[in-house]
Amino acid sequence: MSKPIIEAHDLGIQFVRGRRRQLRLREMFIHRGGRQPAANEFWPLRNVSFEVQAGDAVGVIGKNGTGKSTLLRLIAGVLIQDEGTITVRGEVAPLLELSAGFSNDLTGRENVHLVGSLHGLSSQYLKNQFDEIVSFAGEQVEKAIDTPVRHYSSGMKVRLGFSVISHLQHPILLMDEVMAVGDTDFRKKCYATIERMLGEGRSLVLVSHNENDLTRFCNRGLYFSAGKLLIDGTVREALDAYNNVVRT
Ligand SMILES: Nc1ncnc2c1ncn2[C@@H]1O[C@H](COP(=O)(O)OP(=O)(O)OP(=O)(O)O)[C@@H](O)[C@H]1O
Repeated sequence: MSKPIIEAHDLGIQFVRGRRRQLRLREMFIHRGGRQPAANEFWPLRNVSFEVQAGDAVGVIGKNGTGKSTLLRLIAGVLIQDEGTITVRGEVAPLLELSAGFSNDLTGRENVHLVGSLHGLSSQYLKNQFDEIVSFAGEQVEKAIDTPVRHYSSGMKVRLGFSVISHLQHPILLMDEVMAVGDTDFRKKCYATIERMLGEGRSLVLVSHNENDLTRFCNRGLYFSAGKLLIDGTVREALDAYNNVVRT
């Protein structure tokens, strides 16, 4: 059997809660440049170990603030762990915080080229696919493609972001509640795109609170509580564990 496409061993990351503003010079002398009190430090994820095989679709399930998005950011390489290891064997298409990569002063057209090339799409490919990318994002975006993105609604930005990222050929997809943002039309397009990508044998890690989306796409489920991985099983097992806690 080939090696897992994602492999985490004893993964942990530490954050500082409510990090204060930068210390003033006088305070630095008084505190001798000391660190924030240890009480402010916490581990949103710790001792997390799991594997994802190529072609798996894994739902990440848990209450708000249990470290799900943090896990996706560790897989994407946006955050670096403080403990353990995470190995990702393939390029990652991050369908996360889709509008975050956009530069507000640039137009939609310029952003398609910027974000696409940052993710490794060639300028020739982007030129050839440009009309399709924009039309996938919908009529509203098509009309505003030469307007700075600061004038877009958040839904318009997400549509355009999703449209660019869904053109990547990367084998690993990370999704964080993207489908919750859009309207019904957009959701239908998202579903069709994810089904196509899974049909091509790619792997998916999906963070969602939507049971229908999770059971529709995922064969496996990881249930997190307070930064600990409690269930690594079928998506049904993970959802049952979550529902037991939520309903009590
Ligand atoms: N950069 C950061 N600095 C400090 N704390 C953070 C940072 N990012 C997230 N947190 C905190 O870490 C914890 C885990 O956050 P995370 O966003 O991973 O949770 P989540 O399970 O995705 O939540 P949700 O379901 O609400 O999206 C939360 O307590 C959050 O407030």
